[in-house]
Amino acid sequence: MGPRKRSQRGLQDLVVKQARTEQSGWTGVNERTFIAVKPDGVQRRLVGQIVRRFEKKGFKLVGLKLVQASEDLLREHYWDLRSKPFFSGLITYMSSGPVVAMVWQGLDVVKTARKMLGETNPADSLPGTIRGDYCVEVGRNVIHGSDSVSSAQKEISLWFPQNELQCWEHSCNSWIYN
Ligand SMILES: Nc1ncnc2c1ncn2[C@@H]1O[C@H](COP(=O)(O)OP(=O)(O)OP(=O)(O)O)[C@@H](O)[C@H]1O
Ligand SMILES: Cc1cn([C@H]2C[C@H](O)[C@@H](COP(=O)(O)OP(=O)(O)O)O2)c(=O)[nH]c1=O
Ligand SMILES: [Mg+2]
Repeated sequence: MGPRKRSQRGLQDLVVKQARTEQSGWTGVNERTFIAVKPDGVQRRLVGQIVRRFEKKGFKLVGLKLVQASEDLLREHYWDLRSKPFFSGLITYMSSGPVVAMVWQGLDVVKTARKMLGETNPADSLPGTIRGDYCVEVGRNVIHGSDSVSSAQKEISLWFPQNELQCWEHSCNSWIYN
């Protein structure tokens, strides 16, 4: 194992550990997911439309920032895909401009957000989904969403320090949850 791999593993372990300490309570209406508008989505001015969909759905925004992600962060984020042939292209694409990183909270938000995104390949995504409505190719699919509660926990702790996540109450809570 070379120094890069070792440091990647170290970071990965740290993230997992941090995620474990932060995950307690992130269930039910407190479930959280990591969503990112990718560089193509930012360039194509889709940020407002995408935020609007999550807001209108009834999910709660608990973190949001515009960031130029480093290649190291992106390699960590997409660690599970490191052996895929498209990996280096994916890192180049994701670091080609700023992304809008967000954390959304609500009941079943991880699963529901994936449904709102559509399939990985926009061609397989139904109209009405974000990828179904706004993009054409898998390598320019405008948005990322965590694929499970455990990856959400890892991704949130990778992209957001605790003090950038807000705890607040929606004034219309009782109209969203019974
Ligand atoms: N065959 C491919 N060619 C080019 N890029 C790809 C390909 N497959 C996946 N990607 C890119 O890698 C990303 C990660 O792939 P993954 O399998 O995790 O899809 P996903 O979970 O739907 O996407 P994301 O993790 O970005 O939400 C995809 O969103 C896409 O941008
Ligand atoms: C599977 C796959 C993904 N990607 C890119 C687009 C995906 O959004 C990104 C991450 O892949 P993945 O996490 O599998 O998909 P999703 O984005 O739906 O969670 O990698 C490709 O470019 N080609 C591919 O064949
Ligand atoms: Mg994925």
